[in-house]
Amino acid sequence: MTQHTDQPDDRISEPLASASAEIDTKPKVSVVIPAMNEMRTIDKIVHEARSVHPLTEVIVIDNGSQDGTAMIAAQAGARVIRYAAALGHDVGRSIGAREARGDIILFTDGDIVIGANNLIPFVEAVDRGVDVALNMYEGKLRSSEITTVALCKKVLNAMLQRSDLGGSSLTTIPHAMSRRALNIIGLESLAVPPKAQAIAITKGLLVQPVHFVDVGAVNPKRRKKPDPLVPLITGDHLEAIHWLLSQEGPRANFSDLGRKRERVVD
Ligand SMILES: O=c1ccn([C@@H]2O[C@H](COP(=O)(O)OP(=O)(O)O)[C@@H](O)[C@H]2O)c(=O)[nH]1
Ligand SMILES: O=C(O)[C@@H](COP(=O)(O)O)O[C@H]1O[C@H](CO)[C@@H](O)[C@H](O)[C@H]1O
Repeated sequence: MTQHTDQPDDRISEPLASASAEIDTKPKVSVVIPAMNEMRTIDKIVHEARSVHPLTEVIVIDNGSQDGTAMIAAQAGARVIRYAAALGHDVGRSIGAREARGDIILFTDGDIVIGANNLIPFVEAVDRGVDVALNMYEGKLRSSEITTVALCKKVLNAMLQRSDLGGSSLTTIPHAMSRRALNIIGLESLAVPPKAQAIAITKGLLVQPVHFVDVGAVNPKRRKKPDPLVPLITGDHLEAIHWLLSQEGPRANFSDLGRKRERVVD
């Protein structure tokens, strides 16, 4: 069922017949799925998402699709929010989180079918007190195939004094967070996942990798070279560092071991 609100005109408000009446009782879990032209996978993804908990709502943010994704998602039982134009990567996460009514918000993509058995550990972790439950997937860190994206994730965690997180990141799905974490991180920052991670850690939330899902192996998009997501994700990490320095100062609590800079004379 499409949410009706007075949104900018590119939001489509005609109703879509949903296979499941919106659950009246407040959901425990909200699953947020941004989707653009994902007709081949969205029904299976919605089906798995609905199975993570008895009180679950699934929110698909359909944007810029030309392939019937919205109709298929609605028929699979999702609440569908539709935008005529593409929103760009991760903006759908913010919009879905804004509409979410659950105590626990689980995020996944519309192109990778992940079984409920591999989604439930993220929900269970938040239910037992983790604020931000991350995927243990770190990307390619072996020296023979190391990627810029994997390095960015690892370095940001080190700058946040959380090297224990390795390359685990809010960039990577699936992940889940508590309502408290969502409120502290803020909706807008969810659209820049590494910045959301910097905020969560700096504000003292309990951020933990909880389960391994090898999304790198199953991600269907073999993107053209150069991969357009590399500059996007690299820039996201620079935004995260910019935020960190704005909060913690130019060295973000890393000592310069008492350099006597004042001794430098022209
Ligand atoms: O403008 C966009 C671009 C992507 N997506 C969705 O965001 C998710 C991740 O996109 P993609 O698979 O391209 O990124 P990857 O997972 O390969 O990094 C997918 O569900 C896309 O359908 C979207 O909703 N709007
Ligand atoms: O997990 C990741 O690091 C990236 C890229 O994954 P792969 O290069 O396909 O292993 O995929 C994520 O990043 C995108 C940009 O932030 C998000 O839009 C995707 O939801 C997420 O899968």
